[in-house]
Amino acid sequence: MSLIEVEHVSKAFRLINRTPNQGPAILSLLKRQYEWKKAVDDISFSIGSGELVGYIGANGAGKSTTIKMLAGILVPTEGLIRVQGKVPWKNRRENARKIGVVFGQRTQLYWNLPMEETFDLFRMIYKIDKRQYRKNFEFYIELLEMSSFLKTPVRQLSLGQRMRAEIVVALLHDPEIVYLDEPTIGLDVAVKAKIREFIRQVNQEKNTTFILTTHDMKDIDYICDRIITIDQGKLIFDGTLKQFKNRFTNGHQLVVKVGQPDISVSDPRLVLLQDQGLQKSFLFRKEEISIVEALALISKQTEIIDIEIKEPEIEDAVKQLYQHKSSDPLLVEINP
Ligand SMILES: Nc1ncnc2c1ncn2[C@@H]1O[C@H](COP(=O)(O)OP(=O)(O)OP(=O)(O)O)[C@@H](O)[C@H]1O
Repeated sequence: MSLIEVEHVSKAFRLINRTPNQGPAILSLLKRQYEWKKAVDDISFSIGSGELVGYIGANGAGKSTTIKMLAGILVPTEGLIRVQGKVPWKNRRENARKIGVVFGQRTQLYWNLPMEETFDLFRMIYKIDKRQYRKNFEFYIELLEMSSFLKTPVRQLSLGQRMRAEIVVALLHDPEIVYLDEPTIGLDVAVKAKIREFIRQVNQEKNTTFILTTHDMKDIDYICDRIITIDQGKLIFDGTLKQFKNRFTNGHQLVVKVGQPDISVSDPRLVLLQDQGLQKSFLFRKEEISIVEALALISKQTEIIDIEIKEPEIEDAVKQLYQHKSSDPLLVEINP
């Protein structure tokens, strides 16, 4: 059995249909008309223990709504969600013990308390064993380099310091699943890197499952092994990071420094992208031509002095993916 099972889940919100000039306000109250907005539309996936999943999509695609349903905060309109075999919204308390949640735009911290005391408060709320708490506390504080601001009231912390505290609070009780909604939003490059490294390390050390939504594709690139993509409420991709890049980019780049500038490689599997005289960049797909074969083709014409292989960029892949319509058959079958 998978840790998380999502079967044909939809979520619709009821919206008041406000049409202007409906007459007196009191009448519009009586004649209120509603319409339904499907935020999540018939999605299915399952996630196993210890997976690092990026849940991505454009603004308004349905990511937060999905996370809130997984966390038991929202009830699906249709379909079934099971987290460790239990329905999250029916077992909210029990579910809360197994999960950790970080919403980058909202805080779980107490504004006037020093961070250390906030952590202690969470220890009591979650009834965390003192030894387990101490061990986790020390591990997290060291990894996230937080010891210098433990006694500072939360309201005086910088955004980067506060976000690190939010993550620690969500992890103190050793949850098996952690939902991170935009955990690096607004942070500088150094703090982002620290948080990404931290997530990977906690995953390795404790086999914690992380489900991450983000608009920062570097988060996905560094942290996630698997990507699930949602567009207008529908699932449009589910596969590994590698599959994602292979499918939605033009491939790898081979940059070669050559002995003489006038060469012409006429193999269609090797596309000249940039010609700077003695340095040339080619695009190629690994499934079509191997690096060895590509280099052999070039070396027939000139001496090769240096080579560099560049991985496909995830940003390019996301751009391509978002250009597709949700009706396109993009879904990649995977065996989690
Ligand atoms: N409580 C609500 N009532 C009505 N509509 C809602 C509610 N919550 C979300 N929606 C709508 O559902 C759709 C999906 O919203 P959701 O917040 O899940 O998107 P998202 O992918 O997380 O977007 P973002 O990247 O901007 O955070 C949007 O059209 C949003 O306006």
